Amino acid sequence: MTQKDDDNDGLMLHITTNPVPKHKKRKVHKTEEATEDFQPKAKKKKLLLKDSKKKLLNDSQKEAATSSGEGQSRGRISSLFANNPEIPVVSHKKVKPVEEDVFSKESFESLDIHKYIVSNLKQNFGITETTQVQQMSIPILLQGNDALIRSQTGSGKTLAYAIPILHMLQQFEPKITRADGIKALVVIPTRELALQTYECFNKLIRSFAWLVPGLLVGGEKKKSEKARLRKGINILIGTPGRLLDHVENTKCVNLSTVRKGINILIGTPGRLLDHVENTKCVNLSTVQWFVLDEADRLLDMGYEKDIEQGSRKMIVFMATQDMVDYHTELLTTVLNGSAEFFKLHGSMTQSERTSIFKTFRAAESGVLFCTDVAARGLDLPNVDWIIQYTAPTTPSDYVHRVGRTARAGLSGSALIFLAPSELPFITMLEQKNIKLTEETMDNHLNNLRLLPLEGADEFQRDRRVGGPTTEAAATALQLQFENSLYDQKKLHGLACKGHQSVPLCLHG
Ligand SMILES: Nc1ncnc2c1ncn2[C@@H]1O[C@H](COP(=O)(O)OP(=O)(O)OP(=O)(O)O)[C@@H](O)[C@H]1O
Repeated sequence: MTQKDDDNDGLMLHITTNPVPKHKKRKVHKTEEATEDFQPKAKKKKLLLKDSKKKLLNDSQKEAATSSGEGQSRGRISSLFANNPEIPVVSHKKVKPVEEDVFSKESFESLDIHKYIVSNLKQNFGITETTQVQQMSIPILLQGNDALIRSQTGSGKTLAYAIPILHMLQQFEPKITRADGIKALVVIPTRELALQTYECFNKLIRSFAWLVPGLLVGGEKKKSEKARLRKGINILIGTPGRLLDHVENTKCVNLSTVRKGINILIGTPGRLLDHVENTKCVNLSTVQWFVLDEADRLLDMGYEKDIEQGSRKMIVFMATQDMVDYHTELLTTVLNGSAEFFKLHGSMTQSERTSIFKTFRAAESGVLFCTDVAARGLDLPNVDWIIQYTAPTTPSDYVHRVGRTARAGLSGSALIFLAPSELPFITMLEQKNIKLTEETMDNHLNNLRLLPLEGADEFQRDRRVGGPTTEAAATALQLQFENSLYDQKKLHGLACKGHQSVPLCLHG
């Protein structure tokens, strides 16, 4: 379910964004009257909307008001449960999910790699056992073969190519110097992923201090990049746009030092091979160690510019930057103190993106709202939940988004909201052997009862367990959302843009 369309979509939380004049601002007030459902104590209480003196009605009353058009004429009622459409019955095919063992049960010592790399992996990465993809690919790459590597997300593909590259570079006699130029080139579609890969090389390279890694990504100062290039870099990691820019405009980037040799393609092949054959702008025969990470995406781009168990990290994917801006601001305002909220999207400045990426990665808990800019390759450890608030367009995008959790053998959960009109996506996923389990809204909304929501107890108490009922907690939160929107002009503006951006994004 998403919040795209009032008529068609199941709404978990319906947020009214119609502009309301300041004097008509809705606030919750207690009165002496009460209905049966809303009697927390002996004292009877009821909620009113100030302007219309409209009662916050129980479900059947809300429905009656809505269908008679009352709600329309006197302003909307914060009705979370009465306005939800019927949720269609979803039929599921019997699907056996693909289960791959991530780990190989073999140690890094079993591979023919330098013992310093093995000890570095243990000390700095805390890892001793190879994953399946590492166990299979590293020996092949060490023998000087080309490779097209494909494996599930989070299975350790970065080290699968970084280890053999470093092992081979440290073997050179005499030792490689900065003056030897670029020996390995790693091309990566996004800045965050490039930065992450650069950091991985930087950590792994500690035992071989004479080898120099470098990073070229759009958004950084070109002048300082040029200076670093002039000093000499042996392993260059970069995004395609900025790399091309330097190749064309910076004399010190001379890819002729990257000799014929090993080509490593990392990613989900898809149309990859066709691209490789038909793409003239990358000549794979000229390089010694050439890695295209997330190769399928890179090629689709046409080479253009471009969380520990017990922690609680969540990534929420949304369709548009405006949605991300709005939801981050709304939740930061209303749930201030309950959680930390972060956002990441393509319109943010490079320094903002880098800083958010690093902060969220290092954080013990938090919620990252993002567009698909974070869907591929980004290694954000210990993310427990992936929420797809708006559905992706392809099963492949679904896999990449969900792949941000349960990395390297850890566990994680993923939730996708589908509007009734999006249900065919379930069949598309089933055709790829991805099995979904339908969840009821109540399971998730129940958790709202744990939040210290002002006024929730007074809406309706659960006599069996104490505290507010789920519906009362959700209603209290909804009213906080609405009041914040009416109180804060900036937030209201963001809400309008956020909600308007979705239909534009889907149909524009
Ligand atoms: N042998 C290993 N044992 C334990 N953890 C590992 C091992 N190899 C890599 N990792 C860790 O697994 C995480 C995921 O690695 P990586 O980002 O390389 O996965 P990936 O396969 O490239 O994922 P994606 O397809 O999403 O890009 C990283 O935190 C990495 O340090």
